[in-house]
Amino acid sequence: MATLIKVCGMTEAENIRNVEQLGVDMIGFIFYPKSPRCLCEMPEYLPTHAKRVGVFVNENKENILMYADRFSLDYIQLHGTESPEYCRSLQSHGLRLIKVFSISHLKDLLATSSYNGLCDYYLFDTKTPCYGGSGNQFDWNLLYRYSGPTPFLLSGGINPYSAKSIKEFRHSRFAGIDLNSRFETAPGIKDTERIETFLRELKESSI
Ligand SMILES: O=C(O)c1ccccc1N[C@@H]1O[C@H](COP(=O)(O)O)[C@@H](O)[C@H]1O
Repeated sequence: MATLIKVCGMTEAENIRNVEQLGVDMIGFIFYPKSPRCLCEMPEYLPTHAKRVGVFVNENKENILMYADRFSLDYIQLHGTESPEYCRSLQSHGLRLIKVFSISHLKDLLATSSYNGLCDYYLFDTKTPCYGGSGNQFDWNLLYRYSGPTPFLLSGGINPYSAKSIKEFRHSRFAGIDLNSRFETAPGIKDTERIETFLRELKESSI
């Protein structure tokens, strides 16, 4: 059973504090100007227990380094078409990476092999023209064909009714899940109660 819980796309201090108190492992901040969850200004509270993840889409290195420093980011999530060379270059600056792969067909998994050794985690998300935050799921059965060494987070449209299917999903590299748009009251604002209930169900339903 996966253990890591990442809640992504948070923007407000009190909301961040409340979600962190649920014991989640990672909290994500989206630094992609076209996202409705883009973090425009530094919240008055940033997580101190949960790891801080910065989400970028084809952002230049200088900006990523600037945000990594300013927000003391623990991980950089690359949600665009960033190359292995680009990942290597970020890694050489001491950044820990989560590379996203948008999945709609089996062949989308092939690209992962070029990133082995460069990332702490992969994240598998649903293919969408907006890069992420679609609220749609992809066919998780495709991931049974993933045989790489890098652990992965499962993402894309995970919702309050997903607990049973997450519990049933088994893979040796399955490290955790990413909750985003399906747990919101408004873009960038998470429904803490809904997340709490979901996490309880996830625990109850696990072996
Ligand atoms: O949420 C967004 O607006 C977003 C925009 C651009 C790149 C990534 C984004 N979010 C990431 O999308 C996935 C899936 O989200 P959802 O559950 O389908 O809403 C998640 O990993 C977020 O980190």
